[in-house]
Amino acid sequence: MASLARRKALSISDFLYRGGTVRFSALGLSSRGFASSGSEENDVVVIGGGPGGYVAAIKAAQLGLKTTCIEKRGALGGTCLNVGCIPSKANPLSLSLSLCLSLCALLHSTHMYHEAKHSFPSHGVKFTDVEVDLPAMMAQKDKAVSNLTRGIEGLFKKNKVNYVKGFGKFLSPSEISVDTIEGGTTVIKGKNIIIATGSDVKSLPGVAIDEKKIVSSTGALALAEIPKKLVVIGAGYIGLEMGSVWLRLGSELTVVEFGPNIVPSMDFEIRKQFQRSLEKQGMKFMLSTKVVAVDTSGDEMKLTVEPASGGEQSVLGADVVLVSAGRVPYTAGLGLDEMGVEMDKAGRVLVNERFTTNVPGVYAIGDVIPGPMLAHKAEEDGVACVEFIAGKHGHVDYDFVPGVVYTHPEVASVGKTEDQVKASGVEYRVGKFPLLANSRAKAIDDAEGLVKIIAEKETDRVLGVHIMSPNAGELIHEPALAMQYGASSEDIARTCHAHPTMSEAVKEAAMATYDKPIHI
Ligand SMILES: Cc1cc2nc3c(=O)[nH]c(=O)nc-3n(C[C@H](O)[C@H](O)[C@H](O)COP(=O)(O)OP(=O)(O)OC[C@H]3O[C@@H](n4cnc5c(N)ncnc54)[C@H](O)[C@@H]3O)c2cc1C
Ligand SMILES: NC(=O)c1ccc[n+]([C@@H]2O[C@H](COP(=O)([O-])OP(=O)(O)OC[C@H]3O[C@@H](n4cnc5c(N)ncnc54)[C@H](O)[C@@H]3O)[C@@H](O)[C@H]2O)c1
Repeated sequence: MASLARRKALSISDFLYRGGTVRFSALGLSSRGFASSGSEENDVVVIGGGPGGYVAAIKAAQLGLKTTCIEKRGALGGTCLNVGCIPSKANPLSLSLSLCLSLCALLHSTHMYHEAKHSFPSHGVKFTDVEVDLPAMMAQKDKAVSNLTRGIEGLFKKNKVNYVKGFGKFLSPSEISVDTIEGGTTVIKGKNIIIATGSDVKSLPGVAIDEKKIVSSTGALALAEIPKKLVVIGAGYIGLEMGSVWLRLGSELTVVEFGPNIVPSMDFEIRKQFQRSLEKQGMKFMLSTKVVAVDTSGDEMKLTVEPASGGEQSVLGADVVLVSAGRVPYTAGLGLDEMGVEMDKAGRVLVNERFTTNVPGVYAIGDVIPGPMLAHKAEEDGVACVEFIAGKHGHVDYDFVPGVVYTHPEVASVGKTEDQVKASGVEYRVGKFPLLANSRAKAIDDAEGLVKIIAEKETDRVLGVHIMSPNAGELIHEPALAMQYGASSEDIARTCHAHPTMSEAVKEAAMATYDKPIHI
């Protein structure tokens, strides 16, 4: 029955991917079969070589499917990893720098500088001078990224994934025309086509990005000078991470946020402490505020801002403006309208629980579909999608996708916020443990933050974990695994944790959830 249903175009409104609580584990048999090896037709063609696309391609090949991946940049890794290794004026996208990874590298380098300047003396390590060498910092970032990303092409070779460099466009549900980077056009045939074309920066009216003075994250990762005054539009992941980088290097930073809070998806209690910590570091926030115009005519740009609900305007000066007000799915030039592929108002490709669009044989994964725009989520989508195609079990659980803001301290979370649990009507208990009471955090004098655990009152099943601490992005995986296995807070609390570690704060917060902590 399932394969019969997939042979005709499905009404996506009946069979829509639901974004929230989904557990993809149905047994799936591809209705399209596989090409025998040596056939010119591919079993799987992936359009886009980002974390979603390249992982899907490798997994498909590992499952014995003849696979081709098409990528237009000339480098694999997508938004997350891509290094512009074929610089060319004709193809500005090839100049784009790695985003996730570049940002990660710069966050680390600038954190080291900040530590050297502000924390080393209190640990008894003294310098006569510490200075920033921005070109060297950028070179280190590019080297780190290029070392990591070159490996993906190697993995393609190892797994026998055919790699086509060029821009793909649907001719039919099983044929993709590719304008290759070398020039010329080729047609790639596939029984199953996966759209993994990712996302692009969301532009704002009246704020034209030129990647020099008004930049997206791509431009902000490659500024030639440290801006004296930086204005960031949007207090989300990119705004706060990128803002931290330039703040640490000496920029005066103002973050203009349309909503009443920074990082709207964050638990309110953690967010309050997080904002206080960022303000202490020197970040200035203008919440419930919108930018209505930017005047770029003078040496210093003038931004006109006003309350989000309208009202008195004021003017902010800036040398550089970073636009980080979200990202939008990228499907330009793919030919999806002509194919009748259903998308929502935001331009996201709609898929069902098996990542199939309403056009049989056409799938979509990653940033281009609804769900969190995260690299690890795109990878999970990619693996599950090709497992379904190969007739196996695919599994992704969007309820347990961790999210991490890589500032200092980091903020990481998995599962529901307290507000979400409250809104669901479930009775719950909360356990908290401050880093100030954690011996490791105290020993290294880096004890800002807390662990907060929310568990169902009746069963003690953990519903959400929120951590603000150094390395919260690493600590979060213990709760993520626990939640994936349906653990209770007592399960976590009764697990022996090594001493002295910050993970002990997770154990103590779990003790505080079902009983009492020891160290406060
Ligand atoms: C500055 C920044 C930092 C980030 N940091 C993190 C982080 O720390 N952790 C995290 O989890 N996520 C992070 N993200 C989000 C993460 O980058 C995305 O969620 C992830 O890259 C999505 O993967 P994807 O494969 O769906 O799309 P993408 O990575 O966008 O890849 C899509 C690829 O498809 C190609 N393409 C598009 N159209 C075509 C076509 N027609 N033909 C051929 N190729 C095409 C594009 O060139 C691109 O390479 C960050 C994003 C940004 C912007
Ligand atoms: N560490 C990570 O995992 C990481 C890092 C960077 C990016 N990302 C991903 O990339 C995506 C895009 O990042 P982002 O920071 O651009 O988006 P975001 O959705 O995280 O934050 C955008 C912010 O901009 C605000 N905003 C929207 N319109 C505005 C306007 N007109 N004026 C002022 N503020 C406005 C929103 O209220 C929100 O707070 C994120 O959703 C995230 O999934 C992840």
